[in-house]
Amino acid sequence: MSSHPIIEFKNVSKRFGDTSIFNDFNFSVKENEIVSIIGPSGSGKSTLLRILMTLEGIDGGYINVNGESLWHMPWNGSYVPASNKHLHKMRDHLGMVFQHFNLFPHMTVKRNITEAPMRVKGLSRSEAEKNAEDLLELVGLADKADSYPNDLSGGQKQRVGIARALAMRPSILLLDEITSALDPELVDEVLDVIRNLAKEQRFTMLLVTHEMYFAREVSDRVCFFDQGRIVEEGAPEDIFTSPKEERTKAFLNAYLN
Ligand SMILES: Nc1ncnc2c1ncn2[C@@H]1O[C@H](COP(=O)(O)OP(=O)(O)OP(=O)(O)O)[C@@H](O)[C@H]1O
Repeated sequence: MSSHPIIEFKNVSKRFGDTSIFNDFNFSVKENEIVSIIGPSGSGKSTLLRILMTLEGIDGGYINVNGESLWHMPWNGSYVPASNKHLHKMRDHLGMVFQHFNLFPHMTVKRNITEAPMRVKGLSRSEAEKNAEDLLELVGLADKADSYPNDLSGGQKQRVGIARALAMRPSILLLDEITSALDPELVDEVLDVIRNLAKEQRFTMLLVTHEMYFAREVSDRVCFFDQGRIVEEGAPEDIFTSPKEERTKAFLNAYLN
């Protein structure tokens, strides 16, 4: 693993109205590192990922992705992407898998996967389709290419969501509670896909999860979040076996018992 940070938050602040979510927040992720973020509801975990995807702006500080600034502050003092071109370029580094899949219901599985690479990356239909077939094979859904999302189980939909994110060939994969909308018996088939990707360590992965055993198994580092701060972080074996902070202990006890 290189020591070069691929994601860097420096003194970032983020508010929703009068509510401060991040205040002077610092955080970085190294290239090919797999980092899990765990913590109570409302602590800012999803907001962190949404800021990285440029789905949310920030109110102060800097964020660098792959050595380039994600947001620019023009003369009027509000943070915006420098241009649509810049926004697309920065999003190229990032793939996100959402809790509620966000698939297009009127498109086949294959089309869900080929649409963005063709539109955004300019891939030819045949290239995009070949790529989609390989990815469907990877997530174990080669036989579902022509199905529609509504004909799939939740676990299958989420595996399509993963294939769709990978189709853009991101260097960073963001996973936002990707199993929390699934029935318990469907969780493992989705986690297995991520386990396999993690084994290869081909991507930087930042995952928000409530699956503690999974976080422990796949992560290089676990960050425990509370109220927009990293309260404790470290190797999973340290955080899970001997957390130092009371808040981490209480949270893990509630989840693991
Ligand atoms: N668009 C928004 N407008 C106003 N407040 C928001 C918005 N998005 C999030 N918040 C608030 O910001 C805080 C952090 O939300 P966030 O979704 O990041 O938390 P979380 O840690 O991911 O929680 P959960 O585990 O429940 O998903 C919450 O108090 C939430 O209500």
